[in-house]
Amino acid sequence: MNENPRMALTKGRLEKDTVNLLEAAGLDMEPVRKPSRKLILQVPQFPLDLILLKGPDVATYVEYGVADLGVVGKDVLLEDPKPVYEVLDLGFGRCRMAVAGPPEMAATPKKHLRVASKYPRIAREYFEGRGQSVEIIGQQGSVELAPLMGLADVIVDIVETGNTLKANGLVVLEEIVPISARLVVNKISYKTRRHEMNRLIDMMEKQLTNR
Ligand SMILES: Nc1ncnc2c1ncn2[C@@H]1O[C@H](COP(=O)(O)OP(=O)(O)OP(=O)(O)O)[C@@H](O)[C@H]1O
Ligand SMILES: O=P(O)(O)OC[C@H]1O[C@H](OP(=O)(O)OP(=O)(O)O)[C@H](O)[C@@H]1O
Repeated sequence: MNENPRMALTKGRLEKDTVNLLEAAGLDMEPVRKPSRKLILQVPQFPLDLILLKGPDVATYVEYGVADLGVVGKDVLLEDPKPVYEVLDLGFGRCRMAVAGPPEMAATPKKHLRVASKYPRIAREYFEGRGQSVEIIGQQGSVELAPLMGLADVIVDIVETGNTLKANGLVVLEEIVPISARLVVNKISYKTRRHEMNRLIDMMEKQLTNR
C-alpha cells in the first residue's frame, strides 16, 4: 500500500480546474501551481501525493492501484473502459462527443459511412448501435481535416465551443454524449482505504455543491 493516498491528475485542459477544485477543498496546491517539470508532487500538510499524467494513463494507474484516485475525462473512460469506480461528476471539462461533417451530409444518408476519429470505440458503438454500416479510420488529431480532404464522410470528435468545426466549414450532425471530468477510485483502495477515500471524495463533493 502507498504511504500517502495517491491521486493521478490529467495534465492539460483539465489541470487548472482540478487544481482550483482541490484548492477550494482546502488543499495547498502551490507545488502544482509552481512551474516545474516534476511529475510527482506532495500536498503540504496533508496526506496526499499527486502524479501528473495523460488522461488514458490516469485510468490505467487507477485500475492497477498505483494511484488510488484519478481525475479523467468521461471520453477517456468511454473509449477505454476500466474496472474503476466512477464516484463524482466534477462538472468541469464540459464538452460533447458528436458526429460532425459537411452540412450536406445531414441530407444524404449513406449505406456505408467512412468515419474518422480519435475515438474509434465510441464511434463504432454509436453507429453499429444504430444499424449503420461503418468503416472507422483512426486519427491522432486534426480530425476535422478528414472530411475536407476526402479521407472520411464524417468525424466523431469532441466539440466544446464549436470554433474548430466552424473554422473548417463543418457542422454537428448528431450529438452522441455529454462529456465532463470524473473522479475515479481504485476498487481495492475504496475498500481498504475507505476512510481516506471518503474524506477526499467528501471534500471535493462539498465544493461541487457549493458552486
Ligand atoms: N475542446 C476539447 N478538446 C479536447 N478535450 C477536451 C475539450 N474540452 C474538454 N476536454 C476534456 O479534456 C480532457 C483532456 O484534454 P487534453 O486536450 O488536455 O488532452 P488530450 O485529449 O490528451 O490532448 P493532447 O494530446 O492534445 O494533449 C479530454 O479528455 C476531455 O475530457
Ligand atoms: O469545439 P472546440 O472548442 O473548437 O474544441 C474542439 C477541438 O478541440 C480538440 O482538439 P485539440 O485542440 O485537442 O487538437 P487535436 O485533436 O488536433 O490534437 C478536439 O479534437 C476538437 O478538434
